[in-house]
This record gives sequence, structure tokens and C-alpha cells, in this order.
Amino acid sequence: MASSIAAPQLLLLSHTLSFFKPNQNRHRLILQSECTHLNLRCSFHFKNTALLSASKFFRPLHAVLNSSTSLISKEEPNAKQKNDTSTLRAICQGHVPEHALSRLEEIGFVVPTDVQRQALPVLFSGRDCILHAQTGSGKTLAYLLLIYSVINPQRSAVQALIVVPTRELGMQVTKVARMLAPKPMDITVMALLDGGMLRRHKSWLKAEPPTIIVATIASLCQMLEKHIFKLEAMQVLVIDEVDFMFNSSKQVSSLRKLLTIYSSCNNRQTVFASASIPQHRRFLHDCIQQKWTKNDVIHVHVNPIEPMPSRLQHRFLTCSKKQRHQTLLSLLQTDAPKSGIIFVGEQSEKSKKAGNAPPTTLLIDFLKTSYGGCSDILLLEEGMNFNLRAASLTEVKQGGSYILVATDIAARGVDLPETTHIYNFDLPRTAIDYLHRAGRTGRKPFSDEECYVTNIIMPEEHFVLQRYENELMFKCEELIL
Ligand SMILES: Nc1ncnc2c1ncn2[C@@H]1O[C@H](COP(=O)(O)OP(=O)(O)OP(=O)(O)O)[C@@H](O)[C@H]1O
Repeated sequence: MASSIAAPQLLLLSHTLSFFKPNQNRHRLILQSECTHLNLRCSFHFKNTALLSASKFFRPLHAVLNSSTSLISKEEPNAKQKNDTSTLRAICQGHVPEHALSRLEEIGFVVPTDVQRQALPVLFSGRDCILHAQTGSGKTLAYLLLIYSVINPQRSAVQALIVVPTRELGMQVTKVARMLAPKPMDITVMALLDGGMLRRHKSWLKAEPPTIIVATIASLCQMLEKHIFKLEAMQVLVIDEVDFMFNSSKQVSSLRKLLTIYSSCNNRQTVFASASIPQHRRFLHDCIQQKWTKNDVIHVHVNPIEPMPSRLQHRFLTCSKKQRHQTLLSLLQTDAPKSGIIFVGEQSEKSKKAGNAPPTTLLIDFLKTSYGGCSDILLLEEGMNFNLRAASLTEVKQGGSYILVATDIAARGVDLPETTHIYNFDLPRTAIDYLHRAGRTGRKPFSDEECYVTNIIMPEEHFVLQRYENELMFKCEELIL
């Protein structure tokens, strides 16, 4: 860009810059208007690059340029800018540093989703928030942008903590958080997850605390109990899939302990996120009562009358228990899905004790021998070790076409945007489980591609499906093959 600036323009630029005094909040406005004057009609990211490159020709001005560009994130938007919610940049300007905004645009995140449009102003105001919006609606980016708005890269302390229920979700959130970090990274993101090398993390935490930690609760508690790091400097705490965590007998007591410790920290901001928060009024009340949030906590509930994305098409097929493998096979042959997830129920204790093979294994073996589709058939379930679980997800993400046979471990948060078909080989146990399983498809916020959720049910399960339809307000069409 600098090479396209002619000498007279540089002169004009230097003339303009000579009026700058460091620490004036108006610097950016002047820079921007002068750049427009110079016909540099490109995004502000480029304007800065152009100015910084131009500054090499004007050594004395370099310091002024650098100080003025560092002011970009601190500039107060005017009233018109404040109301502009058409782009993520417009909403985040003045809160999120320029490097993160540029990264957002490079990745292709330009237009905000509904939850981002509604929640970001609330989050930037410092208020605690319950983010309650459909699956695949972009809650992760909303809370990450809040985190990027408050952290100070110069400070050597853990400043934000995101707690997630599974290792898989943790890896995914870590990846997005790292994507927003500038290069070379002065913001570090640690994944403190079950199955990780805690000893290595311990040394890292002691030597140089990361800016952001993404953690599962068990690994996190080990570090807190050993006083490896403290919560005092933490500005933001996010609990993702909060209803799942409160419902999990393994996680709930540690979660309560964490929230209680954090409630005594100064300068705190707490965010709870999920696509399902049953009895949300009660939950809100409890949060205030227990001091897990401040009194002015806000419940951002996006599209409450439509708990699931409207472009999901729900279907069902009825067959006997014995016919289920064959029915699924016919269905796959008819649909020929490029990418799909087949959800299978967990093996009962009784079946385990009897020494039976898990239903997932039986199904995978059946599909591998009888399904001729070109997709890779992969498995994801709790019983697998962490490396195998990671390998399955990596293969799914790399391969263009996949059939993933999974238990409910893949039902929460996992983001595989290419998935177009969900099959409930076994009906989920609750309506909320249905919502999260179904929500593994339809994850491209601005796409109108049709996505299918198909339930294979036995005649006696009709009424269960109807209950889910009433509870989640959707219509399930019968499919005849
Ligand atoms: N502004 C945006 N523009 C385009 N894509 C986006 C935007 N925000 C998020 N996405 C994409 O939307 C998908 C879903 O986002 P995300 O995983 O945050 O959903 P979620 O609301 O957390 O869903 P769940 O409740 O299922 O966990 C991701 O693939 C993400 O990259």
C-alpha cells in the first residue's frame, strides 16, 4: 500500500501528523479522515498498514504513528457508531483490539449472528450475562470477543477462564481463541483438559501464566487445590454448557466450589452459556442468591419461541428392534449423506456385565461390512482413550466426507459445520438431549442449506417423540422408505 502513496500525499500525511499530540483520543479520527482524503479507500486495517509503512519515510513521525495506532482500541465510538450493529467490527470497535478484529475478518467473521448482536453490547458493559441461544448460533465467539476486550497482554497473569464439560469442546474453544490471537503471540491460551499432561501444564503455569485458560473442571480443580494458580487476577469466567455441568454428578460440586471462590474476587465478570437453560428464571435467581453473579446479571435469550434452528427438518421411521440396523442402512443408502452423525445410546450396565459388545461397536461393524457409501466411518465414545477420541475428530475434520458413530459425548458443543444429517439410532433420553444432538447440524449461521434429523423409533416410542415435539416446538414428519 505504501508504494502507491505519491510523494505529495506523503507530504500531506506528514503535515497532518505534525498536528498530533500523543495521548489525544482524537488521533484516529484525524488519521482516518486524512486517509480518506488521500483516496486510500480500503479497510482500516490497511489504512494502518499504509500509514505505518509510510511512516518509515518520516522517522520522526514514527513514534507518533505508533502511539496513535495503539489508541485505536481505546477510542470512544460516537453515538452513531454505537448504534451500528451491521458488522462485528462496528459492534466491537473501541472494545476489541484492532489485531483481533482484523483476524476476525480474515477468518470470514464479518456479520454478527443474532446472539452476538444482542449480547456483545451487554458483555462490553461489564455486566454478568447468561447467554441463551440456539445451537450453532455463535455463542463461543461472543464470549471470546468479551475476553479479548478485557485482557491486557502486557500483564503476566491468568485473566480469563473458560470452563467446558468435555475435552473435545475444550480443544475446539482453544482453537478459536488462538485464532484470534495476534502473531507473534503475546496472548497465550492454555488447554487444561482431562487427558492432558498436567505436569507440563503445572510448569508452564508456574513459569509464565497464560492469558487465557480453557479447562475441564477436574483438571482445573487439581491446579487450584495445589495453589498452582489463583483466581484473583481473573477478569472473566465463562461456564460453557452450564446446564450440562450443573446436571452432571461428577462436575457439579467442583463447579459450585469454583463459582463460590470466584464470587469473592474484585473486578469479576461471569458468563454462563448454553442452548438450553431449563427453568432459566430459577437459575437466574439462584445465581444472584448464591452470589455467582452480580445482581444486575442479564439473561440474553435469543429467539425463545424457537429453541431449535428452523432449517432443521425432523423425520422419523418406525420399525421393530430387530430391523433397526437394516432400516438405518436403507436410510443411509437413500440419503447418501456426505457428512453425518449417528447417535447411539450408551450401553447399559446390565449389558456390560453380561459381556456383550457395546452397541456402537456392533453398529460400526455392521456398517463397515454392508454400507457402500464413500464416507469414512468413525467412532467417538467415552470408553475410548483420549488419543483415539482426538484422532477420530481430527479425521472427521480433515476428511470431506464422514459418518461418525457417536454417543452423547458428541452431542454438546462439538462444531462440525459440514454435518448435514443426524440420525438418532436410539432416541435420546430427554428433550434437551434431543435439542443438542439435533444441533450438531445446521451450524453455518448464514446458510439456508437443508439439514435433516432422522429418528429411528420403535412403535412404543411414538409418544416419547411426540413429547419432545411439544416441548421443543417442532414437527416431525413420518418417512416411508
Ligand atoms: N459471525 C459469524 N459469522 C460466520 N460464522 C460464524 C459467526 N459466529 C460463529 N460462526 C460459526 O458458527 C458456528 C457455530 O458457532 P458456535 O460453535 O460458537 O455455536 P454455539 O452457539 O456455541 O453452539 P452450541 O450451543 O451447539 O455449542 C461455528 O462454525 C462458527 O465458526
